[in-house]
Amino acid sequence: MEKIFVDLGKESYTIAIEPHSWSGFGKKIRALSRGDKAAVITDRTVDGLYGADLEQQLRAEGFQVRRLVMEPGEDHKNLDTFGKMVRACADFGMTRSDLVITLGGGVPGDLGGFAAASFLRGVDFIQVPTTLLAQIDSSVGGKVAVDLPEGKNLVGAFYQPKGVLMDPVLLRSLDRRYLHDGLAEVIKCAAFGDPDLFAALEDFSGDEDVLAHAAEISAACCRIKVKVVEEDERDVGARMVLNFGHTIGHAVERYYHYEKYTHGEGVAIGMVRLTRNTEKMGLTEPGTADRIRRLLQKYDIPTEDPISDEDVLAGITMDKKKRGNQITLVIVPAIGKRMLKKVDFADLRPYVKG
Ligand SMILES: NC(=O)c1ccc[n+]([C@@H]2O[C@H](COP(=O)([O-])OP(=O)(O)OC[C@H]3O[C@@H](n4cnc5c(N)ncnc54)[C@H](O)[C@@H]3O)[C@@H](O)[C@H]2O)c1
Ligand SMILES: O=C(O)C(=O)C[C@@H](O)[C@H](O)[C@H](O)COP(=O)(O)O
Ligand SMILES: [Zn+2]
Repeated sequence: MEKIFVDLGKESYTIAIEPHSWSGFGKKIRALSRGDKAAVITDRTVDGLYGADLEQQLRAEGFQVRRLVMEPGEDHKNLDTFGKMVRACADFGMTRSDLVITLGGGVPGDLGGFAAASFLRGVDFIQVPTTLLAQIDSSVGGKVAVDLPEGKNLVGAFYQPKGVLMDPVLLRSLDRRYLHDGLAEVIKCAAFGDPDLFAALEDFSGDEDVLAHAAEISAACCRIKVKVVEEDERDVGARMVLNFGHTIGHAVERYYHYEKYTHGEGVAIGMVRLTRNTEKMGLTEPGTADRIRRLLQKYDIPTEDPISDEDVLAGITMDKKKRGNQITLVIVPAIGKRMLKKVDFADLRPYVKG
């Protein structure tokens, strides 16, 4: 078992990564909560696969359980679903000593975490991530949110879970598209923070290799993420590096109403478009954009979209790295390196052009 401690003072917690640990999750959750009631926030697909089993495990530990099930997909990570979830928590009669468990990918994780942060002004929650993306990124670090038509994750909070429980074996039921979606964020992490992981992904023969090494991949990405979150929990500096590819990526996701691309696909398009431009500007070593593009394409992840420069710029106006009329861009000068650069919004076009 791999245990990674997230050192955030009173908000500290442990990420436990262990293949075949699923059947022990009920006991692990009981060790983290003395609550009477557990609300499991999940989506319909994940509920069908794992919901009843988790409920049984939790009941065996003495919890009263209610499964609160949303429709799957980014286009449901919104205020409407959030409203339904917090009302369902009220209907369940939860008190401040009770528990929310988010079971699923980043969508129920972000939305359920925000429900936990808001209901009664905060009840404990535990992340049980079941996608690669959620195991390597979204379940860690306490960013919880929902989307608005105006932009991604525009309503949310920083609210840390009490623990994160991962069983990489659960990834075996994922559709290929979502395995690849998570790989886009793995490639993001490797691009700015782990050249050895980047090279390993280049050497893998394909999906089977990724699944066979899922525990190591999650541990590598979580370690990188934990380090920056510990340094800058509130995203005012160092943490912004985790947003590589997201400035353009979020604009692309929003432009297509969160329906055309998964989050990882948007990030992939964003990483390649930005890095091609920073190469032309002499900020990135020649060949870097192509190396990122080739690795993404190896896993069938889209790297191009015809969205116009104007539409990208319009989508970036609500980016959370914007302060006044300046925005911080995350640039990869070479694989394994990172740079934050403040740019006037008026000078942004050459960085985002297609
Ligand atoms: N909070 C953060 O730090 C952070 C970081 C990265 C991404 N995110 C957010 O995460 C979201 C994307 O997460 P995602 O890619 O996990 O999407 P998701 O939650 O929509 O999951 C993708 C699909 O996989 C299905 N699924 C989940 N687990 C499964 C399993 N084990 N077997 C079979 N099917 C399964 C789901 O039903 C869904 O259809 C975005 O909203 C993004 O903004 C947040
Ligand atoms: O945890 C972070 O910080 C990240 O930026 C991780 C990203 O992969 C993730 O998509 C995050 O939700 C983006 O945050 P936002 O502040 O740009 O909405
Ligand atoms: Zn992301």
